[in-house]
Amino acid sequence: MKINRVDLKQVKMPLKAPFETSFGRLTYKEMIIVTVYSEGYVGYGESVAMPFPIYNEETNGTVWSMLEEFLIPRVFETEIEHPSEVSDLFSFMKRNNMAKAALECAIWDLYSKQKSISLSEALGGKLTEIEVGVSIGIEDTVEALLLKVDQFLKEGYKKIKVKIKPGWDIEPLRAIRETFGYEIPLMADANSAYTLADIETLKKLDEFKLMMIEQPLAHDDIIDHAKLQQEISTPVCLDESIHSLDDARKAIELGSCKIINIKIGRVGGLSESIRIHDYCAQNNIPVWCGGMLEAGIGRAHNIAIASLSNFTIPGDTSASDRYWQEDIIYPEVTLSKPGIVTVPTETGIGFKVEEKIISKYVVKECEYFSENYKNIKSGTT
Ligand SMILES: O=C(O)CCC(=O)c1ccccc1C(=O)O
Ligand SMILES: [Mg+2]
Repeated sequence: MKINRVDLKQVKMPLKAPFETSFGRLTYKEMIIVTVYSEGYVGYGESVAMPFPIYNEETNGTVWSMLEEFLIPRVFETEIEHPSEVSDLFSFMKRNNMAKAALECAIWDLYSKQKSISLSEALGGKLTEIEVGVSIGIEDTVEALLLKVDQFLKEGYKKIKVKIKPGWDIEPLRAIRETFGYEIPLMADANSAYTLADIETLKKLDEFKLMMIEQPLAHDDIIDHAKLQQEISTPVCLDESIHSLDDARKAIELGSCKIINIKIGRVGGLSESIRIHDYCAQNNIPVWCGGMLEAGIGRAHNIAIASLSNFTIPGDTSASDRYWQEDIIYPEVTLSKPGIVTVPTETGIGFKVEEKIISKYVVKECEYFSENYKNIKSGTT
C-alpha cells in the first residue's frame, strides 16, 4: 500500500471526573487523532501522550512535530506491504514511541480494512472476549475511594487498581480490604513515587495480598526494582520502565518484575506489543493491557491487542462511560457482561469513528498530502 494522505487532529475532551496520580491531576485529556488514507481505505490511530511530560517525556506537541517532520514523510516515501514493516521503518529514529505508535496503529487499522478482517485477527488475537478492570485515581478521602470501589465492583469490573503515593498507601488499601475483603482482585499503581528508602512501607503492603504493585520505583529503573522484588512477596509489575522487547527481556532476566503492563503507545506500536507479548508468553510472564485514558480509537486498539492469548490479567480498558460523557466512536465501548468487553469482529478496529463528535472537540488540525511532501523534498535537496 502507498499512503498518500494523513490527517492530524488534536482534540481536547473533558473527563467525567478528575483523575489524579502521583504525578498530578487531570481534568481533561488531549489526544492527536491520526487518519491515514490509501486506495480508498481509511485507518485511524490515537496518540496517548499526556498533555504534560509527566508520565514520560512525550506531549501532544512533541508527537505532532515528530509526525509532521519525520514520521509522515517516512511513510509517504515507502511502499508498505504489511504494517509489521512500519516499526522497522521508524527504528533508526530514537524513542518518541507514542508518536510512532499513533501512526503505526492507523496503518494496522487500514491494512485490516483492506483485507476485510478484524484488527484482532490481523494481530493474531485468539480471545473473543476480554476481561477488564478499572484504574481509580487518588481520591480526596478514603470514604470517596470506597464509594468508587463499591460502584465499580457492582459494575462487575474484574480488577480494581488504585493509585498510591507516599502518604496515600497503607490507609486506603487497608480500608478497601477491611470493607470488601481479601477476595476482590486488588492492585496498586505508584507511578514511580517511591525509592528504595521507602522499603519498609513497601514491605508492609505485602499484608494486603495485592495481585501486584505497578511501577513502585523510578520510571527509568530496572535495577532497584530487582532489589525490591527480592524483599517483597507482592509481584512487581513494570509499566514506565518498559519501552521495547529488549527492555522486557532485561527486566525479566534481572528479576525486576513478575508481570508486565503492555501499553501500545509506550512501546512504539502494535508490532512491538506483539513481540513483548510473545516473549513474555515463552517466559511465563503474564501480561495485561494498560490504559492512558484513551478515547475510543485508542481504546479499540487496546481491545484488539488484549485479544492475544497471554493477556491473562484483566486490563485497564474500561468502558467508555467510565471516562467520557460521549466517546468518539460508535458504538461506545460497553461491558457485554459484567467485567467483559467483547472483541469486535467487524473489519479494522471494529468501531465507526464519529467525525461529528470529534469536530466538537478539535483544537488543531492539519492535512498532509504525499504530493506536497515530494515538492518540499525536491525543493530542498
Ligand atoms: O484507565 C486507564 O486508562 C488507566 C489509567 C492509568 O492508570 C494511567 C493513566 C494515565 C497515565 C498513566 C496511567 C498508568 O497506568 O500508569
Ligand atoms: Mg501505570
